[in-house]
Amino acid sequence: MLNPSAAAQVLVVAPTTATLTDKLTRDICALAERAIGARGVFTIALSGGSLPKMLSGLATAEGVEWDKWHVFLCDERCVPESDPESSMATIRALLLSKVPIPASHVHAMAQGVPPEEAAAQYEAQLRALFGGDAPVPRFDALMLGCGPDGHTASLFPGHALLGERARWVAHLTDSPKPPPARITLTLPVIRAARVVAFVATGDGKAALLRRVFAAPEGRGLEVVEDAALPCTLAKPSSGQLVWYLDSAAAQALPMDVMDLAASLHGSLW
Ligand SMILES: O=C1O[C@H](COP(=O)(O)O)[C@@H](O)[C@H](O)[C@H]1O
Repeated sequence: MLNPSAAAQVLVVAPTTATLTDKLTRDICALAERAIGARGVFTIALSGGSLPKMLSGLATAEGVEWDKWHVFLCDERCVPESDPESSMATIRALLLSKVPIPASHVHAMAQGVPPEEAAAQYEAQLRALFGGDAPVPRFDALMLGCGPDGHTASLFPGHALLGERARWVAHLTDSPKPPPARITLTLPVIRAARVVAFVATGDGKAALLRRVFAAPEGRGLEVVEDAALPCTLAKPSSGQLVWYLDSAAAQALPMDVMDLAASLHGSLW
């Protein structure tokens, strides 16, 4: 019998985006409580796109020790926060402006400097918090999205940054999805996280998810790494991988995969 809290890979399928938001709220609160109990802080990095809206339930969650949270970005578009494309602006509007998190615990990427410099500055921020000698930072949780092309954070199919092994944070100026200039966490950082959680909703993600969960029958929820789909490369090496889907996004998944979905009740941690 599946024990989701112990499984390395977990699938959650909710009937609606509202029920998925509730589940995410419960799970993230439980994970934060566990991290704070163990290490005194909760380090989480968030993505942009459709994700921030799915996290809006956290704004009204009870008992959250916001002063122990440190919020980072998985990636950011190189635009000012006044631009609607800014991921941090969306995250602030939907969540951070509504909760008592200290301003110094919100780690935005620099604006108004060249992308290369913004990436170097963000890596320096991570080194200051996680320890400069660490081979790689270990986030408690990374909340990722995925585009229909399989990109995650700002790691795109076929892009040279998929091979980056030394830097924690990198920049690109040729993103196939606008805007072209972006900053992103690299795969070594993503793979080092304790929990990597993907959130995907809507019909537009169904075909991609069919490809992500393409392991031969009998191999359960295994996500087979496929260089053409960067989201499949974002697997934690010794942590947990969780895919949170609504039923529209999950509609093309094989039945044997759907049968392994975790319960929506309670929390994973
Ligand atoms: O451009 C981006 O896209 C991905 C996926 O966005 P979604 O709207 O399809 O969920 C997002 O995760 C990433 O942070 C963002 O920069």
